[in-house]
Amino acid sequence: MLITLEGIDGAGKSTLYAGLKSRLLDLDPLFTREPGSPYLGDAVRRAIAKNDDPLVEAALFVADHAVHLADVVRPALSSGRVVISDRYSDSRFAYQEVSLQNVHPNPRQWLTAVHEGWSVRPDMTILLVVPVSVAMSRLAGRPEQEHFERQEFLEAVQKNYLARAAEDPSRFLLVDAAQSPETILDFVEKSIRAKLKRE
Ligand SMILES: Nc1ncnc2c1ncn2[C@@H]1O[C@H](COP(=O)(O)OP(=O)(O)O)[C@@H](O)[C@H]1O
Ligand SMILES: Cc1cn([C@H]2C[C@H](O)[C@@H](COP(=O)(O)OP(=O)(O)O)O2)c(=O)[nH]c1=O
Repeated sequence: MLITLEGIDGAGKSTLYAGLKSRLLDLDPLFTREPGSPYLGDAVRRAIAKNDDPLVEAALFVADHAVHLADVVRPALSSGRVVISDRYSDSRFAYQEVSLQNVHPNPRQWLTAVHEGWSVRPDMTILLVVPVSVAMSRLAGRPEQEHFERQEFLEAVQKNYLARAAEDPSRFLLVDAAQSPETILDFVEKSIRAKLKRE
């Protein structure tokens, strides 16, 4: 079972991830994340920090995903473990569809083509949804782009996430991420346990 956590920056993914680590001990899940694969993760982080060319960035995110799948996700799934990943392919479809807009004629087609045929589809994707203004106020202090540029970008990213969720409602669990961390954690824990019971 592959479970992924998605949402815009500041939605609360890292907070939920840490909470699930302490709540799901009995299931012994493998906790992992993207970007951050063995040996490539650092290159991706450097590219993000440097605000690299969007195509370079996108290609690195895909390469990071390939290493992550081969070295971390597939081995764990093969041995029967539950895998919980903080970000996964939906991050590409949400973020790169926006960042590639001015450098590629059809970002969605490119993204679909580079993932098709080899990637593993998540069984369950938890999408934390929060107004961009709330997410941005939570991020105050993190070094970021110009405020309005970032707000516009995150609005577009969230729109892409919601469109993907609408296309695949049986995979996505939408969570109102403006609630308290404890309420979110209770709800998500319950939903994961229910999903595991059903499968
Ligand atoms: N449900 C919540 N309500 C209020 N603040 C939150 C909530 N979840 C996270 N935060 C705070 O918002 C900031 C960003 O959260 P984080 O989990 O790092 O988000 P993400 O990993 O999605 O970027 C952190 O300071 C965190 O403590
Ligand atoms: C995995 C992934 C992340 N990203 C972006 C989202 C974040 O802005 C940035 C770093 O991700 P991350 O470290 O998860 O940041 P955060 O905890 O703030 O959400 O990389 C993409 O644009 N595409 C991707 O495929």
